[in-house]
Parts: sequence; structure tokens; C-alpha cells
Amino acid sequence: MANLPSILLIGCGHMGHAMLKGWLKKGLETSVIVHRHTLELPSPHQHVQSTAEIPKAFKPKAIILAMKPAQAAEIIPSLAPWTKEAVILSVLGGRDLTWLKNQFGDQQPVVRVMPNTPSELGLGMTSVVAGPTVTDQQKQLADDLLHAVGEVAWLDSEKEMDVATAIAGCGPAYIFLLAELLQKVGEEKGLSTELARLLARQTVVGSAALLGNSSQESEALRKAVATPGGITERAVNVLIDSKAWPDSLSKAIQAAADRSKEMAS
Ligand SMILES: NC(=O)C1=CN([C@@H]2O[C@H](COP(=O)(O)OP(=O)(O)OC[C@H]3O[C@@H](n4cnc5c(N)ncnc54)[C@H](O)[C@@H]3O)[C@@H](O)[C@H]2O)C=CC1
Ligand SMILES: O=C(O)[C@@H]1CCC=N1
Repeated sequence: MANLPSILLIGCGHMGHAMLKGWLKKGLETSVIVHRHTLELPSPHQHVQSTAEIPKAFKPKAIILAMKPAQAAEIIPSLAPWTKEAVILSVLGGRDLTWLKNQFGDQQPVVRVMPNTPSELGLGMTSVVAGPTVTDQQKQLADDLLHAVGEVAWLDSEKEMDVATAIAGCGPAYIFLLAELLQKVGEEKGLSTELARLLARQTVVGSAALLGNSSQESEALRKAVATPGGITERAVNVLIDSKAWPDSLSKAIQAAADRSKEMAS
């Protein structure tokens, strides 16, 4: 793969750092990273603690906004010296293209991006929608950067972004919660913490890898475990009851999508 373009990354916390780790592995050309805390970076990448310290001569092809949404309005005006020749990739949860246009002005090319933390391993899932002034070349640049850290879905409409966020942006938290709960129930049922932790973690890890390496639907993989009249079927019958997982997951996704929509303004 050709080197990835030069980037200016604003915010290098959980999400920014996950993407940066993925990009560094894939040959990121040059970057300046704004992060308030210490950060070890290989040369020629540069770490600064505030936007005031970004070298004036630096010409990033893309500026990635990965700070908290509440910090964004305060930081964005200080980025003016670097925005002219760059496309903005906004990772900000909930902040929509209209909000971004109001911050940067009508003409600034802006792409709204919703990645997730498995990007760190190149196993991310990123949903993307481009603003009206983004050129085909800039779309390609965004696509190259995001494909370097996993799968990319270009949405047909920005309306899809709230649910896409609720499923994939937030999704790793649901999977980790499942691992947490499996461990907790194991402990409650008398297993040692060490054994319950191992059983829960390796089951989630192994199942995700199996799904990722299989051409079968998740339903088929599930049915391959649940022998008719056997043991798994008893548990699946409890979980699949319409009032159990189908209902709670639907409510959970709706709650997250509603919050994403709420954060647009
Ligand atoms: N954590 C996740 O799984 C995901 C997060 N996001 C989005 O990513 C963004 C960041 O979230 P997290 O990484 O979880 O937050 P975080 O709190 O871990 O990171 C925030 C970063 O912003 C930096 N920052 C704070 N004030 C700053 C300032 N004045 N100038 C420059 N940088 C400053 C901090 O140093 C830190 O690097 C949010 O907008 C969130 O909606 C999107 C998808 C997934
Ligand atoms: O929880 C949040 O607000 C961010 C957006 C998606 C994942 N984390």
C-alpha cells in the first residue's frame, strides 16, 4: 500500500489513539498530533500539546477531529491556518454536517466519520458521509485512510448515521459488556474469578474470530452450536424471547441513536 497522506490529528484519546496506532502500522507519511498528555511517537511524527504549537509550515492533507464533541467549538477556530488545503474528517459523535458547516463555513470540505476502537488492530468499522464540497480526490483520500484501519461503509444518506453510530460506533461496548456479564454470572454460579474470566473472554474472542473468518450468517453459526433438544437451546430460548434480547437491544440502539441525533445541535 502507498504511504498514507499527512494528517493533523486533534485529540488522541481512546478513539484518536486507536486510529493513530492503526495508521502508524500502515505507513502514515507525516503527522502532527495534538494531545494534552505525554505521547511516544516515532519520527517524523510530531506531538504538540495545543493547537498554538502546530508548526505553521505544516500542510496536512487531512485534519482529523477526535476531541470530545463539547470541546470542538472552542478548538475549531484555532485550526484556520491549516484548513485551506485540507479535508476535515470529523469523528465527533453526533455533530452533523450542518453543525460542521456552521463551524468551518460553506466551502470547507468536511467528511463525517464514525469509527470504532477495533480500528487499533485494523479491524475497525467506520461509517462515512461526505459534505457537498468534498472532491472525488478527497473522498478517495478519506477512503484510503479509513480502509487502512478496517472496513468502511459510505452511507447513502446522513440520516443513517445515528443508527450506524448506535450499532457500530458504540457496538464494541455492548460486546465488552457481554464479556463482563458472562464473567459475572460465572462467578455468581460458583466459578473462581480466574476461571470465569478466562471462559468469558476466550469465548467472545473465539466467536468473533470465527464469525470474521466464516462466510456463514451469524444465525447459522448460532444454530451450529445449539443442538436441537440439547443444552444451548435452553439458554437461547430464554435470550431470543421477544421480551428479552430482541426488545432490550432494540431499545438500547434506539436510545443511543436518539442521543446521537440530540447531540447534532
Ligand atoms: N471512544 C470511542 O469508542 C469513540 C469515540 N468517538 C468520538 O471520538 C471523540 C473522542 O472520544 P474519546 O477518544 O473517547 O475521548 P477522550 O477523552 O479519550 O479523548 C479526547 C482527546 O481530546 C484531547 N483534547 C482535549 N482538549 C483539547 C484541546 N483543547 N486541544 C486539543 N486536544 C484536546 C485530549 O487530550 C484527548 O486526546 C468524541 O468526539 C467521540 O464522540 C467516535 C467513535 C467511537
Ligand atoms: O459514546 C460516545 O458518545 C462515542 C460515540 C460512539 C462511541 N463513543
